[in-house]
Amino acid sequence: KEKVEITKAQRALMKVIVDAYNRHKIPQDVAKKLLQDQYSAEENFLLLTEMATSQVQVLVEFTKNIPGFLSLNHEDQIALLKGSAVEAMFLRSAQVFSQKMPNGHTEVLEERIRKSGISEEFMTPMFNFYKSIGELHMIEEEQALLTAITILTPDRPFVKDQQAVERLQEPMLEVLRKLCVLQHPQEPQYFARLLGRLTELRTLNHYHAEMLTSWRMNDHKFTPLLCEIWDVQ
Ligand SMILES: O=C1N(Cc2ccc(-c3nnn[nH]3)cc2)c2ccc(Br)cc2C12CCN(S(=O)(=O)c1cccs1)CC2
Repeated sequence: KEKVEITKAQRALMKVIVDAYNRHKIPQDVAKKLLQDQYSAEENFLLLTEMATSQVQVLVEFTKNIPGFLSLNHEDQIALLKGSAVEAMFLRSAQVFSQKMPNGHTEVLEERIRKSGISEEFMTPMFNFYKSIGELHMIEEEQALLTAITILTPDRPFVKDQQAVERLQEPMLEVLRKLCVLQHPQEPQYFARLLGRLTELRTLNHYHAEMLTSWRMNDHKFTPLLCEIWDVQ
């Protein structure tokens, strides 16, 4: 039986990541607005856009606190942020949505999202992902590390120094692996299940890109920050 122990240095790394993850939250008034009275599809979409804009701001702040990130080549920093923005947003949304929302709110939010002009073909994979995250009952350390690991994916488009990104991602993967063994001793496959979610996340990128095109066709407006990070002209 492997004796798994998290070293002091690994505990310190985990603390930095978790503090950054918890420090940056989107303003609850924005999320609460979604739960208030009935909105039209246009108003719903505007709310989700406002929320997504906050999420991107939170993501950038969180990323800046990942040890070593700001020492990467600047173009690579941008490439990692743009390459992971949708995945990190959906991962965080699923984590927050499945945790923070008291019962009944999930249905209300589900209704809002359904009514915001997001096509059914995107809703299904989105909610499947949300449910698969909820079933994992991740502790905040696992959530924060998994988000950092998503951002530090070396093979994003246009990343020049992939080795430098791997050197940052590998220690995170090792801490997460140990954490999973310690937190879920009866479930040796738990770490593999977490990484499997990252594969599922990548498929959401594809759906999201399709959605952007259809939203553009229906003349949906996005904020400058979302246009920048999602490569919308
Ligand atoms: O908005 C979402 N929500 C609700 C949501 C998100 C975050 C918080 C929250 N609270 N505190 N911190 N975070 C609460 C509710 C949610 C929940 C689960 C999954 Br899976 C995904 C989502 C999206 C993500 C963005 N898209 S989007 O398609 O990119 C789009 C952008 C513009 C218009 S539509 C819609 C679905």
